Amino acid sequence: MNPSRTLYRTRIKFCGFTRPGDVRLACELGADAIGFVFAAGSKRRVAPEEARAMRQALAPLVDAVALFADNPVDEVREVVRQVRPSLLQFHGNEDDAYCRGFGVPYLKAIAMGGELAGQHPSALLMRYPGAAGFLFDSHAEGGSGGSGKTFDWKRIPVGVQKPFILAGGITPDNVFEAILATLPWGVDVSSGIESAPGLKDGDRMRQFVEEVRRADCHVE
Ligand SMILES: O=C(O)c1ccccc1N[C@@H]1O[C@H](COP(=O)(O)O)[C@@H](O)[C@H]1O
Repeated sequence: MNPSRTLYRTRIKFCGFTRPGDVRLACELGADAIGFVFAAGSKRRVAPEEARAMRQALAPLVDAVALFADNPVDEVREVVRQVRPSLLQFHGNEDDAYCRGFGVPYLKAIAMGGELAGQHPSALLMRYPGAAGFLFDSHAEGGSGGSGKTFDWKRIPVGVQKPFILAGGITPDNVFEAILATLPWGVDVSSGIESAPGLKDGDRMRQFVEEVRRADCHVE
């Protein structure tokens, strides 16, 4: 994707919410999407019922994203039924058929921390033809996301013909530089806007949004 950057607005996804009040504030501050984590082992994992309650705190025109990592099919179905996310995000070894099987557009997270075998742009498209976009995250293949660590942004494949989201260790302090360096469709952050896992910090969310807006004014 190589969009014109004139009047460009980098989309912002805040992920890993556990409290409805944080969701409300994130929407007021200008988040485009709010993520709920259902990946086993995550400190931010919530039950479908909790996510459903938080979804009701979403402002109009803000997307709900449900995040999984090799979850059983029935768990994903239950989340789709209860939470009605507008987008799914898969961080495990799921294939395209699995990801498409829920009838909801999906993002496929790509591990950028290890070997980059098969991550040539055309190979990505062939592996995930049904993906609405890709999310480049810092973990190694088989590792977990939400680490708060960055990866070498130069490793992002050039010429991916779908929107991509930059993730992994993005914070209010580096998001300006990250956007200028990679020109992503959007940025996704979990740890960088928290005071503790799952607890979002209002000041950090505000600073993050301000820095994204500053970067968008800078990009030509
Ligand atoms: O947030 C989590 O706990 C999580 C667990 C398992 C897979 C992904 C997870 N989060 C996603 O990881 C990236 C980067 O997060 P961070 O900003 O480095 O903390 C982001 O896409 C989160 O949505």
